[in-house]
Amino acid sequence: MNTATTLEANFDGLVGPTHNYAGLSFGNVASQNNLGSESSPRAAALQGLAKMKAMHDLGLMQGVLPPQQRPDLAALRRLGFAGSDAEVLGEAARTQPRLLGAVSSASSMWVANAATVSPSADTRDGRVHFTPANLVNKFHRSIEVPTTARALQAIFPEGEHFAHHAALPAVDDFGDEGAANHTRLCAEYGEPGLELFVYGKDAGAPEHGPQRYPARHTLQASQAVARLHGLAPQACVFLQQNPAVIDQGVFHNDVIAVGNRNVLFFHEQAFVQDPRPALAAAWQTASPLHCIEVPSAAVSVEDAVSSYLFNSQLVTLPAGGHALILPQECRDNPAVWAYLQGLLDSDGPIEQFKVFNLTESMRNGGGPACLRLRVVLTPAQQAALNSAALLDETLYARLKAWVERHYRERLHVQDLADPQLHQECCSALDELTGILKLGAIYPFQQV
Ligand SMILES: N=C(N)NCCC[C@H](NC(=O)CCC(=O)O)C(=O)O
Repeated sequence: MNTATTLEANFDGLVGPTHNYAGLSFGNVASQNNLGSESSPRAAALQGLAKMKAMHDLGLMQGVLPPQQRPDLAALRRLGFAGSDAEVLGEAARTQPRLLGAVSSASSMWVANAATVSPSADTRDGRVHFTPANLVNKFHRSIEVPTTARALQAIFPEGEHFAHHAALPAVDDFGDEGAANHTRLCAEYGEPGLELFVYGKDAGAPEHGPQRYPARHTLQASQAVARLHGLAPQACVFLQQNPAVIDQGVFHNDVIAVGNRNVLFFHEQAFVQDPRPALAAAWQTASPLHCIEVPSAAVSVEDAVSSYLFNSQLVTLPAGGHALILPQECRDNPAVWAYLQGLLDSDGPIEQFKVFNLTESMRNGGGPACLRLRVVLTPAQQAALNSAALLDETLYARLKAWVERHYRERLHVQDLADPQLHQECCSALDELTGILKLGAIYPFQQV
């Protein structure tokens, strides 16, 4: 890996030991459809690690973000459950099983929702800025914020190189789903770029938002993050996502569009208006900006939602050229696969793709792009981060063995009440903070 230049690292969320299908996300059709299915926490974590390893083997910088302490007993106690851990779990299982599911979710694996990240080339103070997403639209996601903030600070220490903001106010007007609704476009990673913020509704005009499913991210949240990060207004573009596609299950922009450097790959119906004029106005460099629009005639919105074509990662390989990192559901969809063959045959910037089995995550509405948080890093910033969180052959082997030692092969939602599962999770995470040198980031470690 060439660490002498500014590059874009992917930090993937490690799937946690309680990964399960609790049907928690109204508006996310995969989540709704797989309620109550059996999950395999071990398979899910190993699938995610395999993708991380493959990206490392492609010569790309790859990091790891830790899972969270689940079930979150403190959240249950804040809601009035009392007694021992076993009593709290037992009462919640008996009286509020859906709530137990919500405090037991491994949803922190989808770290595209962990924060919004602005590279130092774009920010007024020349540091990398992080704002953890408040994820207020879904209770089970909203409880991730404190641990996410601590994990990000343990990997990217606040100071000369990295700046960490508090999450936005936890109210619907400032609903913030993080990098899933943010795309940074540039000629080269180390050069100033434009930052595209995509919102589901203007909190001041909800009637122009989606009517069936919720808009989880607001214009007001995007504008606040742009201000906090010290971005030049002329380098920011704010576009509304097409409410009609949100109402068909496109609950984040990264389910219908993905960008990398000077390429934006998006579905014809992704935005309320054609994004090209606004992007062209903010594109400050001589090199071309490639907008690859996929017509509904080739790939329907339904196909986009079932295959997660646009939730692929779009990366620049060390040898140059763009590659799509696809979920295997794209290969299983004839219309999508035919489109992709045509894309390869065209002489466009996307030159190859790689297919991965991420079925455990996909069955909860999380594809390759959901599982990663992109962080552009200069050589100095690469040297300043906690390198124990960077994946190499050694860390991959250690994490694989750690998963095989601590994770269950099968899990049902009724297993969530098992106090033994909570103990397994805590001992696994205690060991993990040693492996990744994170310090005591979990509540159970702070007693
Ligand atoms: N598209 C991006 N960037 N992230 C995908 C997040 C999926 C996640 N699913 C869930 O949280 C389902 C959990 C459950 O139902 O068990 C969500 O809806 O927030």
